[in-house]
Amino acid sequence: MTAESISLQGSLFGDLAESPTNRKISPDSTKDDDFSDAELIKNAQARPRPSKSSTDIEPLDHPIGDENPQGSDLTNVSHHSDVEITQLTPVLRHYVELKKENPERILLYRLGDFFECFFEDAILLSQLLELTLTGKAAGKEIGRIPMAGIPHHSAERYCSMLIQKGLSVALCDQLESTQNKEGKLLKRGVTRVLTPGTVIEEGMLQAKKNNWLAAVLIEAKPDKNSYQWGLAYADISTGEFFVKEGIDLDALEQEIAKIEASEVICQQIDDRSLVKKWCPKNIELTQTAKTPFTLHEAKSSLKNHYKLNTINGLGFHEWELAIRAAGGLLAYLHETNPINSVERTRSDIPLEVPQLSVSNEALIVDAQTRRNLEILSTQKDGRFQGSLLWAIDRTLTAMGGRCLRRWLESPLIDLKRINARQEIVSFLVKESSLRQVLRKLLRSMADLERLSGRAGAGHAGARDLVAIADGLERLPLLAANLQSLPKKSPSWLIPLQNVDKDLLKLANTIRNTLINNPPLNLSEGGLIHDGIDPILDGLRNMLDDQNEWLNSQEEQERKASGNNNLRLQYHRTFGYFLAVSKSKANDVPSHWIRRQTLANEERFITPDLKTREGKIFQLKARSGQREYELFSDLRQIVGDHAHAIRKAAKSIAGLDALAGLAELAASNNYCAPKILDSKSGANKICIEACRHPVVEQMLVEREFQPNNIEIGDKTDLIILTGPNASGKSCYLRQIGLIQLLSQVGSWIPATKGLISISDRIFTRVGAVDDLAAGQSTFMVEMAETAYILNQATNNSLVLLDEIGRGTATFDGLSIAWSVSEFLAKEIKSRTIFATHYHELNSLAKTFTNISNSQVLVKQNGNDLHFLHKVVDGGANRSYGIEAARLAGVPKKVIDTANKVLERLENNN
Ligand SMILES: Nc1ncnc2c1ncn2[C@@H]1O[C@H](COP(=O)(O)OP(=O)(O)OP(=O)(O)O)[C@@H](O)[C@H]1O
Repeated sequence: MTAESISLQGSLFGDLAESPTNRKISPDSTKDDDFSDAELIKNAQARPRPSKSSTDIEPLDHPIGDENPQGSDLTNVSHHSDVEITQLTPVLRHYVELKKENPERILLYRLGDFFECFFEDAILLSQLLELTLTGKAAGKEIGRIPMAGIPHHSAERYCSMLIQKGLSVALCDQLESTQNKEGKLLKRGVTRVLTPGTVIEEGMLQAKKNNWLAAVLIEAKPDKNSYQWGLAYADISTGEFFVKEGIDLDALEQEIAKIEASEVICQQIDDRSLVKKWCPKNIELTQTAKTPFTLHEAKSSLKNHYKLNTINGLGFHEWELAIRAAGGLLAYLHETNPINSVERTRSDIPLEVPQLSVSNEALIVDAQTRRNLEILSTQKDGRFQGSLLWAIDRTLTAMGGRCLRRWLESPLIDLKRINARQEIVSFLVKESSLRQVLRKLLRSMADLERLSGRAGAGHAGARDLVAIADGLERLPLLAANLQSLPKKSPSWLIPLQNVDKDLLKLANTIRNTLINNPPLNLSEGGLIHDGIDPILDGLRNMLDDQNEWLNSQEEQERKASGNNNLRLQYHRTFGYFLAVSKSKANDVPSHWIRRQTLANEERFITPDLKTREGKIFQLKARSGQREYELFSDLRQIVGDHAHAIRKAAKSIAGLDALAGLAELAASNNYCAPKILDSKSGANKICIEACRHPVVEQMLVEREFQPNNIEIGDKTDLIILTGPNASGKSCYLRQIGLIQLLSQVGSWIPATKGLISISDRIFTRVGAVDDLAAGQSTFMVEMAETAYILNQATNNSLVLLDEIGRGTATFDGLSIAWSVSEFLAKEIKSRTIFATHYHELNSLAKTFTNISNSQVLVKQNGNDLHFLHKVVDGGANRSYGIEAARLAGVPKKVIDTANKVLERLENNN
């Protein structure tokens, strides 16, 4: 690898910051005849290394800091388009040219040790990151324009803050080394575009969450009245890649919301109202060129990326919209280039072959239901703590955490697959010592999925490779412990049961090449074992010789000068020198040359010292570079194994998720539900003593009251009444969560369960108005109700928490009544309807498949005791006024309310 090619790798989080060429040595120095490869190999016999050499003498001072001028004298020009480009200095002219190509992105431009921004980007950057706004002379006619910058070594941290704020960043880096370039303009170019969906760097990703980039293609159907869509989504950090097609824009919105895409791209769409129909509100949409989304371009992108002659073998060659979306995604990746090297092409982005995802393979949980059931975050403030995932996640690896999240996003509907998962959970609950052994092996297992991707993209450091080796070395132990698993284990476990020997060889290669605890910095050497490379060994031996000479030199000069206090030291700017106290400064030997005068000390060099110093610098630079080359080769080898590592990682993730569910089941008293296939006509939920998996963990002062449910055999709809705050909503939600957990393959918080597979779970809980979309509370409620009535089937679970409360009592009651009738008579889904309309209890008299349940309270004088116990029969009071009193409503208001209630009841 040439010095130049290393320097090209210096894109933001690449290695140039670390790369050996950063040192100020002349390129010719590496070709010094003394250090010819033949000479070095001759000198390569392994020797024991001194633990610390004199060349490692700590620097005394730090280099001079940044000299950014503070500017209060800025011109009024604050936007790049406001200047006449020909009047700008050459650097700024280049900056503005690049900015015109990247108008939507913050352009960070490498100048020396800083990434700088100018004009409007500087102002924005200084505001967002609380940086000082300075100025830069932009040309005689223009004056000083705004400038703000970040040190290049902290760029990852700052960029991660910008990405989190939803911004994209274009990085313009130096494309050549500064050596021999004094006075000349350095070649610079955009080496990387960081966008929320294409980041791969560790600090910018959430460990237990996939980072999806989605590409959408919408096309009008031939009748021009409706649309069809193709969706491709990929997590660049883990290599997962899926494609999908559909016809309903709502379904597309649900898909994007479900995966919580970090970024969505689509080809330029002029009709804004069309975008609103499918793009979830909180998602940043990037519109790109149309060409990459054409069938021809997309096919060629896929062929190029996977190095294929035809895409027919991919398994979705007849899905044109999916192909076009995948092509758009690949083209965008090429543009943003998350790869840390010019030697690699976009084919090196380690993306797996796209999997066609079929929507009827999973339980459908729409966005509204995910929110209402608080599956991934709480409804009120969107926090993770308090969500179902928070309550049940006992995984020990980031891969396992992501896997469990995906399972919750898409629970299964296939009995065999559910049972295959559940059997392993049951086995691991029973075999608790095996479970502990497995979990011990999983604990501290590195994120092989992402690390191998980073290796493939040229971003992994030495510690990452050691972590990969460590993880791979555990595979045989995991395999040995998995031999007793039930025979019908899911196929994805196979790579873990039969370990790929190549991966073990790879672990060996990493171990043999890298030292156990390598430094973070890739430039300072100390990464590679002795005995791996004769050239490196030769360089190290020569360096040792120089060190020995340095060590002897201090002693020798002490003797020569008769000064026992002199010290041989090192300064980053001045190099090696001899330091003597001021009083002895005039008695030094004549061959010493004065170099620097400090308050108490004089510093000298000698011609010999200077010659040796040159050699040491050359040797250090050459050996650092050699280590870097060896490391890069090793990283490439690991990257080439990314696919195989990820196969093993997938198994580890699944095993971790199942072992975590087993741990949860064992520690929280769960039971294994018997799952019934709805295809066989079974349509019931019978659970004994079920609990809410989250609420039971959050209650501190009292125990959670378990309750039973029986629905599906004779009853299709339960009207659930009871006082305010008695536990109706909680009961409703726990049934939904238990249904979902069952279909994930988990055990459930109950003592016994018989549960049919559902095709969908619907919920309507509370309502908030959507003023932005121009919808009132009542309209939102009705739209949600209409959606359920139009979509639910007799295999669905429908959970309704109040309907019709937002309008006049009789209107509301009538709607609630007719909705219940429709669900029980027409749809026959399993429905629980919690309501304060006690009148609905009468429905049970007319419809044999409707029954009543109530949540009990005990009243003691004025005191209400919440029993949270669900029993048969309907309640006839809501105790709303008591609930208001308990909530702190003033006594005067409560007294009046009681009087009004009495009057109303008498009138009735
Ligand atoms: N089975 C239970 N065991 C223990 N505590 C419970 C139980 N069910 C509910 N709770 C507690 O009671 C509180 C109120 O429950 P919930 O919100 O379900 O009442 P509700 O009947 O829906 O009230 P409202 O009709 O006013 O909406 C919950 O926050 C929870 O802390």
